[in-house]
Amino acid sequence: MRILVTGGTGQVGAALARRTWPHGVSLDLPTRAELDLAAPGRIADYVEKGGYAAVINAAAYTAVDKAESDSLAAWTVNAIGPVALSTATARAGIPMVHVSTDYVFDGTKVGAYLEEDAVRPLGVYGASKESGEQAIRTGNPRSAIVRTSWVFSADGTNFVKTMLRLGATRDRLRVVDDQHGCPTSAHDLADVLAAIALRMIEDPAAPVGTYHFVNDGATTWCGFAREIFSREAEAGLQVPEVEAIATHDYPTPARRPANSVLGGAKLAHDYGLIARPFTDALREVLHDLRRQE
Ligand SMILES: NC(=O)C1=CN([C@@H]2O[C@H](COP(=O)(O)OP(=O)(O)OC[C@H]3O[C@@H](n4cnc5c(N)ncnc54)[C@H](OP(=O)(O)O)[C@@H]3O)[C@@H](O)[C@H]2O)C=CC1
Ligand SMILES: Cc1cn([C@H]2C[C@H](O)[C@@H](COP(=O)(O)OP(=O)(O)O[C@H]3O[C@@H](C)C(=O)[C@@H](O)[C@H]3O)O2)c(=O)[nH]c1=O
Repeated sequence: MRILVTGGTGQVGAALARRTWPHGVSLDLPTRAELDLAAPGRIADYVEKGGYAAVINAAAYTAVDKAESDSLAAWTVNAIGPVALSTATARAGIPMVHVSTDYVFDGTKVGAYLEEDAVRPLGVYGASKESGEQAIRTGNPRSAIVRTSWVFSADGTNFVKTMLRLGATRDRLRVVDDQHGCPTSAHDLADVLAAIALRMIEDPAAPVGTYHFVNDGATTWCGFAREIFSREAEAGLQVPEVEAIATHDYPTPARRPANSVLGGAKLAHDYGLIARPFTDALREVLHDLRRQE
C-alpha cells in the first residue's frame, strides 16, 4: 500500500520519510519537479496514476515575510494546489491529511485557540493557508486538517536553527517576547499525521475534520530562544545573551499573531493522540544537531 507525501524535502515531509511505517506501507515522495503544487493541472493525473491509499500534503509556501511581496506564489501553492489535491483524492475515493497553521488566527483571543474558533489571518501566508483549509474541507469530505505551530527539527529551516546560527557569531540576540505560541517537533507531528492517515485508510468511518496538534508547553519566541540556549549551556557550549524585546522593536513585512497558542481535546478524543512537552523534543533535536557538526 502506497501513501503519497508531498513536501518530502521539507521539515515535516522529511520527518514522515524518516519514521518507521508498518510493514507493507511505502511512501511516494515526489520532488517539486515531479509534482509541483503550483502546476495544479497535472495533480489529478499524478494522483490517479499513483494508485495511492491516501495523500498527506506537507508541501507549502512557508516563507512568511516573503509571501507579503510574493503573494501569487503563496496563494498558488497554499490555496490552489490543495483544491486540485482534494478534488483528485475525492475522485480516487481516498482520504487526505493536510497540514495547516496557527497563523490562520489573529491572535486576539485570551487563552488557547480551539478548532472551532473563528479564523482571521493577519498576513498573506496565513490567508493562503486558510483558503487551502477551505479547499480541503470542500473538496474531500474524507479529510483531516491538522493545524500546528512553530515547527522545528534538525532538518530544513526553522527558528531553532536560526537561533543557533545567529548565536554562533553574536554575543547578544534580541528576540520578541510578546508573541505566544507552542513549539512543535516535526517528528511528533509526523507521527500524528501518520496515525491519522493509517486509521483513515483502515476505517472509512474514521473521524474527519480540523484538529490542533502542538507539543505541550506555550512560550514566546524569546522564551523559546532562552530554552534553546539553556540546553546548549548545559552541554558546555558558549551561548549568547537573549534580550526580550517587543514586536514593534523587530519590524517584519508580515504581521504575526500575538497569541497563537493552539489547544483543544479533539485529537485526544477522536484519535487517542497525546503530545509530550516541546522541551523533551527540543533536547533530542539539539543532540542531533550537535552530532551533525
Ligand atoms: N514550519 C513551521 O513552523 C510550520 C509549518 N506548518 C505547515 O506545515 C507544513 C510543512 O511545513 P514545513 O515542513 O515546515 O515546510 P518547509 O518549508 O520545511 O518545506 C516545504 C516543502 O514544501 C515544498 N514545496 C514548496 N513549494 C512547492 C510546490 N510548488 N510544489 C511542491 N512542493 C512544494 C518544498 O519543496 P522544495 O524543497 O522544492 O522547496 C518543501 O518540501 C506546511 O503545510 C506548513 O504550512 C504549520 C505550522 C508551522
Ligand atoms: C531571527 C529573529 C526573529 N525574531 C522574531 C521574528 C518573528 O516575530 C519571530 C519568529 O520568526 P521566524 O521568522 O523564525 O518564524 P516564522 O516564519 O514567523 O515562523 C512561522 O512559520 C510558519 C511557516 C508557521 O506556520 C508558523 O507556525 C511559524 O512557525 O521571531 C526576533 O525577534 N529576533 C530574531 O533574531
